[in-house]
Amino acid sequence: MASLRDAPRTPTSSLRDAARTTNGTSGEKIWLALEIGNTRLHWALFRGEILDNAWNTEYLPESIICQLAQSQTLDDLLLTISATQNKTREQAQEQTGGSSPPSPHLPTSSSLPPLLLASVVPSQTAIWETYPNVRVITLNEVPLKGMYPTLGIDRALALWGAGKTWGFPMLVIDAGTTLTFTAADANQCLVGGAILPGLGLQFATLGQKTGQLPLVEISKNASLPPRFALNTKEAIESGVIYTFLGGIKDFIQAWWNLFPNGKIAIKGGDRTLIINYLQVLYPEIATHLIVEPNLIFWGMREIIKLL
Ligand SMILES: Nc1ncnc2c1ncn2[C@@H]1O[C@H](COP(=O)(O)OP(=O)(O)O)[C@@H](O)[C@H]1O
Ligand SMILES: CC(C)(COP(=O)(O)O)[C@@H](O)C(=O)NCCC(=O)O
Ligand SMILES: [K+]
Repeated sequence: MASLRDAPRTPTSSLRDAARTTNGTSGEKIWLALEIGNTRLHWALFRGEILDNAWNTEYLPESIICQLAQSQTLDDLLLTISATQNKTREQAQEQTGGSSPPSPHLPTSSSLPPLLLASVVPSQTAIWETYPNVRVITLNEVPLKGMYPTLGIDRALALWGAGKTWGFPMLVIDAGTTLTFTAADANQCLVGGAILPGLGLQFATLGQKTGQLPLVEISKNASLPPRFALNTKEAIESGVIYTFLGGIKDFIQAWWNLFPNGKIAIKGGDRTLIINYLQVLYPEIATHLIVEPNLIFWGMREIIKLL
Protein backbone atom coordinates (compact mmCIF):
# COMPACT_ATOMS: atom_id res chain seq x y z
CA MET A 1 0.00 0.00 0.00
CA ALA A 2 2.71 2.44 -0.83
CA SER A 3 0.95 3.94 -3.82
CA LEU A 4 -1.18 7.04 -3.72
CA ARG A 5 -4.83 7.57 -4.32
CA ASP A 6 -5.05 11.36 -4.27
CA ALA A 7 -2.90 13.70 -6.28
CA PRO A 8 -0.39 15.50 -4.06
CA ARG A 9 -1.22 19.10 -3.21
CA THR A 10 1.09 22.00 -3.73
CA PRO A 11 3.79 21.79 -1.09
CA THR A 12 3.85 24.90 1.05
CA SER A 13 4.99 23.85 4.46
CA SER A 14 8.34 24.30 6.05
CA LEU A 15 8.46 20.54 6.47
CA ARG A 16 8.22 20.04 2.77
CA ASP A 17 10.60 22.90 2.09
CA ALA A 18 13.09 21.41 4.46
CA ALA A 19 12.61 18.03 2.87
CA ARG A 20 13.78 19.42 -0.44
CA THR A 21 17.30 19.57 0.87
CA THR A 22 17.31 15.84 1.54
CA ASN A 23 16.87 14.23 -1.80
CA GLY A 24 17.07 10.62 -2.78
CA THR A 25 18.63 9.48 -6.03
CA SER A 26 15.44 10.08 -7.98
CA GLY A 27 14.87 13.46 -6.38
CA GLU A 28 12.04 12.63 -3.96
CA LYS A 29 12.12 14.34 -0.61
CA ILE A 30 13.18 12.03 2.16
CA TRP A 31 11.45 12.34 5.52
CA LEU A 32 11.21 10.26 8.66
CA ALA A 33 7.99 9.43 10.46
CA LEU A 34 8.08 8.44 14.12
CA GLU A 35 5.12 7.23 16.14
CA ILE A 36 5.74 6.90 19.85
CA GLY A 37 3.51 4.28 21.42
CA ASN A 38 3.35 3.21 25.04
CA THR A 39 5.65 0.22 24.43
CA ARG A 40 8.02 1.24 21.67
CA LEU A 41 8.88 3.46 18.71
CA HIS A 42 7.50 2.90 15.22
CA TRP A 43 9.56 4.34 12.37
CA ALA A 44 9.10 4.89 8.67
CA LEU A 45 11.37 6.32 6.01
CA PHE A 46 9.49 8.01 3.18
CA ARG A 47 10.72 9.07 -0.24
CA GLY A 48 8.16 11.66 -1.12
CA GLU A 49 4.87 9.85 -0.66
CA ILE A 50 6.33 6.36 -1.03
CA LEU A 51 7.00 4.45 2.16
CA ASP A 52 10.50 3.08 1.67
CA ASN A 53 10.89 1.17 4.91
CA ALA A 54 9.17 0.74 8.28
CA TRP A 55 10.61 -0.72 11.45
CA ASN A 56 10.24 -0.73 15.24
CA THR A 57 12.75 0.09 17.95
CA GLU A 58 12.80 0.40 21.70
CA TYR A 59 12.72 3.89 23.20
CA LEU A 60 16.11 5.52 22.61
CA PRO A 61 18.15 6.93 25.50
CA GLU A 62 18.20 10.74 25.64
CA SER A 63 21.96 10.74 24.95
CA ILE A 64 21.36 8.91 21.66
CA ILE A 65 18.68 11.39 20.64
CA CYS A 66 21.14 14.24 21.22
CA GLN A 67 23.68 12.30 19.16
CA LEU A 68 21.14 11.97 16.34
CA ALA A 69 20.82 15.73 16.27
CA GLN A 70 24.58 15.92 15.59
CA SER A 71 24.39 13.53 12.61
CA GLN A 72 25.89 14.96 9.46
CA THR A 73 24.03 12.67 7.08
CA LEU A 74 21.00 10.43 6.89
CA ASP A 75 23.37 7.47 6.89
CA ASP A 76 24.88 8.58 10.22
CA LEU A 77 21.44 9.01 11.66
CA LEU A 78 20.17 5.58 10.63
CA LEU A 79 23.39 3.97 11.85
CA THR A 80 23.03 5.62 15.26
CA ILE A 81 19.47 4.37 15.57
CA SER A 82 20.24 0.84 14.48
CA ALA A 83 23.43 0.55 16.56
CA THR A 84 21.35 0.74 19.72
CA GLN A 85 18.81 -1.76 18.53
CA ASN A 86 20.21 -5.05 17.34
CA LYS A 87 18.08 -7.15 19.59
CA THR A 88 14.93 -5.19 18.93
CA ARG A 89 15.58 -5.19 15.22
CA GLU A 90 15.49 -8.98 15.12
CA GLN A 91 12.29 -8.98 17.10
CA ALA A 92 10.84 -6.36 14.82
CA GLN A 93 11.72 -8.43 11.77
CA GLU A 94 10.10 -11.44 13.26
CA GLN A 95 7.02 -9.47 14.10
CA THR A 96 6.53 -7.45 10.96
CA GLY A 97 7.76 -10.01 8.49
CA GLY A 98 10.84 -8.20 7.28
CA SER A 99 10.83 -4.56 8.30
CA SER A 100 14.04 -3.43 9.89
CA PRO A 101 16.03 -0.23 10.15
CA PRO A 102 17.22 0.55 6.64
CA SER A 103 20.87 -0.29 6.27
CA PRO A 104 22.93 2.79 5.57
CA HIS A 105 23.49 2.45 1.84
CA LEU A 106 20.97 5.16 1.15
CA PRO A 107 22.06 8.17 -0.84
CA THR A 108 24.18 10.47 1.27
CA SER A 109 22.22 13.55 2.18
CA SER A 110 23.36 17.09 2.74
CA SER A 111 21.27 17.60 5.89
CA LEU A 112 19.08 15.71 8.28
CA PRO A 113 15.67 14.69 7.00
CA PRO A 114 12.66 16.27 8.67
CA LEU A 115 11.05 14.14 11.34
CA LEU A 116 7.27 14.02 11.56
CA LEU A 117 6.37 12.94 15.09
CA ALA A 118 3.13 11.63 16.58
CA SER A 119 3.28 10.59 20.20
CA VAL A 120 0.92 9.40 22.91
CA VAL A 121 3.70 9.57 25.52
CA PRO A 122 4.30 13.22 26.54
CA SER A 123 7.58 12.52 28.37
CA GLN A 124 8.94 10.96 25.15
CA THR A 125 7.65 13.81 23.00
CA ALA A 126 9.63 16.19 25.18
CA ILE A 127 12.97 14.48 24.64
CA TRP A 128 12.47 14.37 20.86
CA GLU A 129 12.11 18.17 20.76
CA THR A 130 15.94 18.30 20.61
CA TYR A 131 15.89 16.88 17.08
CA PRO A 132 16.59 19.92 14.89
CA ASN A 133 13.99 19.35 12.24
CA VAL A 134 11.09 17.86 14.18
CA ARG A 135 7.42 18.58 13.55
CA VAL A 136 4.94 17.28 16.14
CA ILE A 137 1.52 16.45 14.72
CA THR A 138 -1.40 17.60 16.81
CA LEU A 139 -5.00 16.49 16.80
CA ASN A 140 -6.28 19.67 15.16
CA GLU A 141 -4.28 18.79 12.06
CA VAL A 142 -6.27 15.60 11.50
CA PRO A 143 -9.31 16.44 9.36
CA LEU A 144 -11.62 13.92 11.09
CA LYS A 145 -14.82 15.59 12.25
CA GLY A 146 -16.28 15.27 15.72
CA MET A 147 -13.09 14.46 17.61
CA TYR A 148 -12.98 15.01 21.38
CA PRO A 149 -9.97 16.95 22.70
CA THR A 150 -8.24 14.07 24.50
CA LEU A 151 -8.51 11.52 21.67
CA GLY A 152 -5.12 9.85 21.14
CA ILE A 153 -3.26 11.19 18.10
CA ASP A 154 -2.35 7.59 17.16
CA ARG A 155 -6.01 6.65 17.02
CA ALA A 156 -6.94 9.69 14.97
CA LEU A 157 -4.09 9.20 12.49
CA ALA A 158 -4.66 5.47 12.08
CA LEU A 159 -8.37 6.00 11.46
CA TRP A 160 -7.70 8.83 9.03
CA GLY A 161 -5.05 6.80 7.21
CA ALA A 162 -7.30 3.75 6.96
CA GLY A 163 -10.35 5.70 5.86
CA LYS A 164 -8.47 7.71 3.23
CA THR A 165 -6.89 4.52 1.90
CA TRP A 166 -9.83 2.07 1.93
CA GLY A 167 -12.83 4.34 2.44
CA PHE A 168 -15.32 5.21 5.19
CA PRO A 169 -17.17 4.05 7.27
CA MET A 170 -14.05 2.63 8.90
CA LEU A 171 -13.35 0.92 12.20
CA VAL A 172 -9.70 0.64 13.29
CA ILE A 173 -8.69 -1.98 15.82
CA ASP A 174 -5.26 -1.31 17.34
CA ALA A 175 -3.93 -4.32 19.23
CA GLY A 176 -0.95 -2.66 20.88
CA THR A 177 -0.11 -1.86 24.50
CA THR A 178 -3.81 -1.21 24.79
CA LEU A 179 -6.58 -2.55 22.60
CA THR A 180 -8.49 0.29 21.03
CA PHE A 181 -11.47 0.51 18.72
CA THR A 182 -11.86 3.79 16.82
CA ALA A 183 -14.53 4.38 14.21
CA ALA A 184 -15.74 7.02 11.77
CA ASP A 185 -18.87 7.15 9.61
CA ALA A 186 -19.27 7.81 5.90
CA ASN A 187 -19.02 11.57 6.57
CA GLN A 188 -15.55 11.10 8.06
CA CYS A 189 -16.98 11.94 11.46
CA LEU A 190 -15.78 10.14 14.58
CA VAL A 191 -18.39 7.65 15.79
CA GLY A 192 -16.33 6.84 18.88
CA GLY A 193 -14.58 3.81 20.25
CA ALA A 194 -13.26 1.96 23.26
CA ILE A 195 -10.03 1.38 25.19
CA LEU A 196 -9.00 -1.64 27.24
CA PRO A 197 -5.74 -3.29 28.35
CA GLY A 198 -3.93 -5.03 25.49
CA LEU A 199 -2.94 -8.70 25.58
CA GLY A 200 0.54 -8.05 26.98
CA LEU A 201 -0.81 -5.69 29.62
CA GLN A 202 -3.47 -8.21 30.72
CA PHE A 203 -0.89 -10.95 31.23
CA ALA A 204 1.54 -8.54 32.92
CA THR A 205 -1.12 -7.25 35.31
CA LEU A 206 -2.13 -10.74 36.38
CA GLY A 207 1.53 -11.65 36.97
CA GLN A 208 2.33 -8.46 38.86
CA LYS A 209 -0.77 -7.78 40.91
CA THR A 210 -1.41 -11.23 42.37
CA GLY A 211 0.39 -13.42 44.87
CA GLN A 212 0.33 -16.70 42.98
CA LEU A 213 -0.08 -16.08 39.28
CA PRO A 214 2.98 -16.44 37.04
CA LEU A 215 3.86 -14.03 34.25
CA VAL A 216 2.57 -15.70 31.08
CA GLU A 217 4.17 -14.85 27.75
CA ILE A 218 2.58 -15.83 24.47
CA SER A 219 4.56 -16.44 21.30
CA LYS A 220 3.14 -15.02 18.11
CA ASN A 221 2.55 -18.52 16.65
CA ALA A 222 0.90 -19.92 19.76
CA SER A 223 -2.11 -22.17 19.16
CA LEU A 224 -5.34 -21.60 21.04
CA PRO A 225 -5.29 -22.81 24.66
CA PRO A 226 -7.87 -25.30 25.96
CA ARG A 227 -11.06 -23.41 26.86
CA PHE A 228 -11.47 -25.24 30.21
CA ALA A 229 -7.94 -25.45 31.51
CA LEU A 230 -6.54 -27.73 34.18
CA ASN A 231 -3.41 -25.80 35.05
CA THR A 232 -2.70 -22.20 36.02
CA LYS A 233 -0.80 -21.10 32.93
CA GLU A 234 -3.44 -22.38 30.54
CA ALA A 235 -6.23 -21.03 32.74
CA ILE A 236 -4.73 -17.54 32.40
CA GLU A 237 -4.25 -18.02 28.66
CA SER A 238 -7.82 -19.21 28.25
CA GLY A 239 -9.34 -16.41 30.30
CA VAL A 240 -7.41 -13.62 28.63
CA ILE A 241 -7.42 -14.90 25.06
CA TYR A 242 -11.03 -16.09 24.73
CA THR A 243 -12.47 -12.97 26.36
CA PHE A 244 -10.16 -10.80 24.25
CA LEU A 245 -11.29 -12.46 21.02
CA GLY A 246 -14.90 -12.55 22.18
CA GLY A 247 -14.69 -8.83 22.92
CA ILE A 248 -13.28 -8.10 19.47
CA LYS A 249 -16.02 -10.17 17.86
CA ASP A 250 -18.67 -8.35 19.89
CA PHE A 251 -17.37 -4.91 18.88
CA ILE A 252 -17.23 -5.96 15.24
CA GLN A 253 -20.80 -7.21 15.35
CA ALA A 254 -21.92 -3.95 16.97
CA TRP A 255 -20.05 -2.08 14.23
CA TRP A 256 -21.76 -4.07 11.48
CA ASN A 257 -25.14 -3.50 13.13
CA LEU A 258 -24.50 0.23 12.84
CA PHE A 259 -22.80 0.14 9.43
CA PRO A 260 -23.50 -3.12 7.56
CA ASN A 261 -20.92 -2.26 4.92
CA GLY A 262 -18.47 -0.71 7.37
CA LYS A 263 -14.83 -1.60 6.81
CA ILE A 264 -12.45 -2.83 9.49
CA ALA A 265 -8.66 -2.48 9.65
CA ILE A 266 -6.39 -3.97 12.29
CA LYS A 267 -2.90 -2.89 13.36
CA GLY A 268 -0.62 -3.16 16.38
CA GLY A 269 2.03 -5.52 17.74
CA ASP A 270 -0.45 -8.30 18.52
CA ARG A 271 -2.33 -8.17 15.21
CA THR A 272 -0.77 -11.35 13.76
CA LEU A 273 -1.56 -13.43 16.80
CA ILE A 274 -5.11 -12.12 16.86
CA ILE A 275 -5.69 -12.72 13.16
CA ASN A 276 -4.39 -16.28 13.52
CA TYR A 277 -6.79 -16.92 16.38
CA LEU A 278 -9.73 -15.25 14.63
CA GLN A 279 -9.14 -17.42 11.55
CA VAL A 280 -9.69 -20.48 13.73
CA LEU A 281 -12.53 -19.20 15.92
CA TYR A 282 -14.42 -16.72 13.73
CA PRO A 283 -13.22 -17.20 10.14
CA GLU A 284 -16.10 -15.17 8.70
CA ILE A 285 -14.81 -12.16 10.66
CA ALA A 286 -11.14 -12.79 9.91
CA THR A 287 -11.69 -12.69 6.14
CA HIS A 288 -13.15 -9.18 6.38
CA LEU A 289 -10.23 -7.61 8.22
CA ILE A 290 -7.69 -5.38 6.49
CA VAL A 291 -4.41 -6.16 8.22
CA GLU A 292 -2.06 -3.19 7.99
CA PRO A 293 0.68 -2.29 10.47
CA ASN A 294 1.40 1.09 8.83
CA LEU A 295 -1.97 2.82 9.22
CA ILE A 296 -0.51 5.69 11.23
CA PHE A 297 2.05 6.34 8.50
CA TRP A 298 -0.72 6.46 5.89
CA GLY A 299 -2.41 9.01 8.13
CA MET A 300 0.79 11.06 8.42
CA ARG A 301 1.26 10.98 4.65
CA GLU A 302 -2.24 12.38 4.21
CA ILE A 303 -1.50 15.14 6.73
CA ILE A 304 1.72 16.08 4.97
CA LYS A 305 -0.24 16.66 1.79
CA LEU A 306 -2.33 19.23 3.67
CA LEU A 307 0.58 21.13 5.20
N1 LIG B 1 8.98 -7.30 19.44
C1 LIG B 1 8.01 -6.83 20.23
N2 LIG B 1 8.30 -5.90 21.16
C2 LIG B 1 7.35 -5.41 21.96
N3 LIG B 1 6.06 -5.79 21.92
C3 LIG B 1 5.70 -6.71 21.02
C4 LIG B 1 6.65 -7.28 20.13
N4 LIG B 1 6.01 -8.16 19.36
C5 LIG B 1 4.73 -8.16 19.73
N5 LIG B 1 4.51 -7.31 20.73
C6 LIG B 1 3.21 -7.07 21.38
O1 LIG B 1 2.79 -5.80 20.96
C7 LIG B 1 2.39 -5.02 22.10
C8 LIG B 1 2.82 -3.59 21.87
O2 LIG B 1 2.11 -3.14 20.73
P1 LIG B 1 2.72 -2.10 19.71
O3 LIG B 1 1.60 -1.78 18.78
O4 LIG B 1 3.97 -2.62 19.11
O5 LIG B 1 3.17 -0.93 20.67
P2 LIG B 1 2.64 0.53 21.02
O6 LIG B 1 1.47 0.42 21.92
O7 LIG B 1 3.85 1.13 21.67
O8 LIG B 1 2.29 1.20 19.71
C9 LIG B 1 3.07 -5.62 23.29
O9 LIG B 1 2.28 -5.48 24.43
C10 LIG B 1 3.20 -7.09 22.89
O10 LIG B 1 2.06 -7.80 23.31
C1 LIG C 1 -5.43 4.73 24.10
C2 LIG C 1 -3.93 4.96 23.96
C3 LIG C 1 -3.27 4.81 25.33
C4 LIG C 1 -3.36 3.91 22.99
O1 LIG C 1 -1.96 3.88 23.03
P1 LIG C 1 -1.12 2.57 22.56
O2 LIG C 1 -1.73 1.38 23.20
O3 LIG C 1 -1.29 2.48 21.06
O4 LIG C 1 0.29 2.83 22.94
C5 LIG C 1 -3.65 6.37 23.34
O5 LIG C 1 -4.34 6.51 22.13
C6 LIG C 1 -4.06 7.48 24.29
O6 LIG C 1 -3.36 7.82 25.19
N1 LIG C 1 -5.29 8.02 24.05
C7 LIG C 1 -5.84 9.12 24.80
C8 LIG C 1 -7.24 8.80 25.27
C9 LIG C 1 -8.25 8.58 24.17
O7 LIG C 1 -7.89 8.23 23.04
O8 LIG C 1 -9.46 8.75 24.44
K1 LIG D 1 -0.58 2.47 18.84
